[in-house]
Amino acid sequence: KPTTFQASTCFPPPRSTPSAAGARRLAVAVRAVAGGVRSAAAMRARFLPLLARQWQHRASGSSGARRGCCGRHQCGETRRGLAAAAAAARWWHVGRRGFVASVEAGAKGEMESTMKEIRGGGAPCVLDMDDAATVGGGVEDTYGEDRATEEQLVTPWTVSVASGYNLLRDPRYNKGLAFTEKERETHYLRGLLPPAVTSQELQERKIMHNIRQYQLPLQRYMAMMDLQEGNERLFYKLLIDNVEELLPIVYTPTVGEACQKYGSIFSRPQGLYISLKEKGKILEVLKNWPERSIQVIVVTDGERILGLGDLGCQGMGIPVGKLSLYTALGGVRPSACLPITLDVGTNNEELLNDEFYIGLRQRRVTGQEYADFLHEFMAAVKQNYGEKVLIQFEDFANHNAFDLLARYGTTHLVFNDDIQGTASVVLAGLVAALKLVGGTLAEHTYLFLGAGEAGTGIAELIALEMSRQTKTPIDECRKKIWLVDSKGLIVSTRKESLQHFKKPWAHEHEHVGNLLDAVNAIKPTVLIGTSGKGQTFTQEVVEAISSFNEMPIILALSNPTSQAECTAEQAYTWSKGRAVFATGSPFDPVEYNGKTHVPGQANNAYIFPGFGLGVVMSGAIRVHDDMLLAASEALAQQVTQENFDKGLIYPPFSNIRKISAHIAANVAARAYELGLASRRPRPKDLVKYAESCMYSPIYRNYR
Ligand SMILES: O=C([O-])CC(=O)C(=O)O
Ligand SMILES: [Mg+2]
Repeated sequence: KPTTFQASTCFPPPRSTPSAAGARRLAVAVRAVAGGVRSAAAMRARFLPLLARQWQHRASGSSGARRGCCGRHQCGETRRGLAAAAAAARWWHVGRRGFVASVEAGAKGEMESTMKEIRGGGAPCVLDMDDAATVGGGVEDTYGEDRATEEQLVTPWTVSVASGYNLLRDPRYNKGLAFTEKERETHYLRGLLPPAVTSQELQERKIMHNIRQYQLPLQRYMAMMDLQEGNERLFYKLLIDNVEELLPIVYTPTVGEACQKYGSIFSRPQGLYISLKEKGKILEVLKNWPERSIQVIVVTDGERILGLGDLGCQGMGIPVGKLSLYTALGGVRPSACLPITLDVGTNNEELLNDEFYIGLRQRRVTGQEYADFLHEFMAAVKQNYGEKVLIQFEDFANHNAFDLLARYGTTHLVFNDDIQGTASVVLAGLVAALKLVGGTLAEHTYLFLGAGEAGTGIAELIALEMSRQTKTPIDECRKKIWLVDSKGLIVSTRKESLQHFKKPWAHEHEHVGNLLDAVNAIKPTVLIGTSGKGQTFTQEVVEAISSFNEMPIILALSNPTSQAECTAEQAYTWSKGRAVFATGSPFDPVEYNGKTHVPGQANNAYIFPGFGLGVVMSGAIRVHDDMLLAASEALAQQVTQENFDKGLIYPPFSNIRKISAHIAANVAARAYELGLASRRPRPKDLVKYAESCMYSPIYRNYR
């Protein structure tokens, strides 16, 4: 278990902060002594005296000598060194490597203020002793074998060159019929393959042909999963080259059906299943995963899978699908991605009684037991993979999602896709929509149906951007935004009984019991559905908003398709072709009065792959709201006049890699500005750098 302790109890309070030069020396000292430190006491014992000696040495060799410093008593400079050490300790919670790198680059001032902002000023400074991944000399002890004492258990991982039959069974290296004659010769493949040698392009054509033969989306999904498990590069090549056709298969909406039936279609595990059975041993479980250089984890506890509810352990399809998109759309290497499902039980009776269910047959644990399990997981991830692994929370229920984000936002690199990713993509769509509809963000009035993660997350980011644009306090901006939940409009008289994340939206208004009445009372210009319930934007609702808006903006965001608040056809027909419309799941274009309307897909898939790439390529150590705004800005800038002409407020997915590179660059740029980026030096051209970091699925030649 990693050691967590309060800085204030371990170090004297800082008397001064180090100068830039002092900070650089400090960084060197930190690096010299930090390797292998495992406890608070050990850190104190090693860190301070060494640092003090270094400063004393310096002092006696220069100005200290002139002042007659004997090297034993602490001269002024040494005292300042100690104060600097204490200051460093206060910052220690940002992570040793992050701190060292940033301080080295002279970014200490920026980092200090940013971290202050992130932790809300005076929050206690929690020091997490993260992975002691390096031993003396800076050589990475990847598997922890050198660090381990004789009593500790290590995993006997071996690395070998694949050839022959094993090579064909290894999805990372298998190329099927595309192995060349020479490769077949040198890698003992003769006779294991039929004689034909084909190109990757031909293989691609063949698989697309086969996939199109399947009538049911679920069959296509299974074919794609088989391909991913058999030939990884071909899978990604296919997905990248046919993104618009295949996205609805490996992702929303088909992935939703796949999760519902996961027990029946399950053939091979594609990620880590960490259940309550592994309590107390989560770190060991992480070590069973063969890859060590993990950059992105997508984790779910399966309690709110899309708008489909509690699917327990079968929610695994979501992290697997999201991470496929991290690679295909954002270019993060597949080996750096780790899908995880935390099985804490399920309250889905149907699954509990399903003989094919793959999870624990018990009801969900809650309260302290849940919190402890999650805490063990979060600590183990940091201990095993270090400070800079991005942990994406996905499809947790409202009652946990907000708390997890708040709890771990200051100690880990965490991102909630449903709260923050959705917010970022919707804000981008709105900014683009204003070009069609006119007005500024602050001149519009927003009404949400659904006040959970997506609803309140989007509302908050809109308010934040509005506040930046108008230089008005955010509380004032929130007043332009109204939310309806299952009990009606959220108003101040309901404040006492509201969950904490809804309270900021309880404005002064009389009670309104349903959406239609709320539309008529508030007269919104923008209507956003995030309730997870289908067919709630009824004809009356759409007609009402269309009666007082020339071009109402209507976003039906709930997923999958069955849960969309209304269909594209309904939106265009009921608004008489005037709605600026987008949905969370894909819908086909609609002909209305001789004009073709193309609904955009306001799905977080536009944001998280590029956002994640930006985070990992800059070595960011924390996610900051400004980075979400940066992602949103970059996406909105990618919408072209040609897109607008079709009524689109998002660019097509066919350009997604280029879009992701721009998002990544903007996110990274903001991370550097905020002093949260640890990768130094900062690349000059961040878009080019993002592109150069992207995984390419083209086959490699084997010697
Ligand atoms: O997965 C999707 O399509 C979007 C999303 O995060 C959700 O609906 O929970
Ligand atoms: Mg989600």
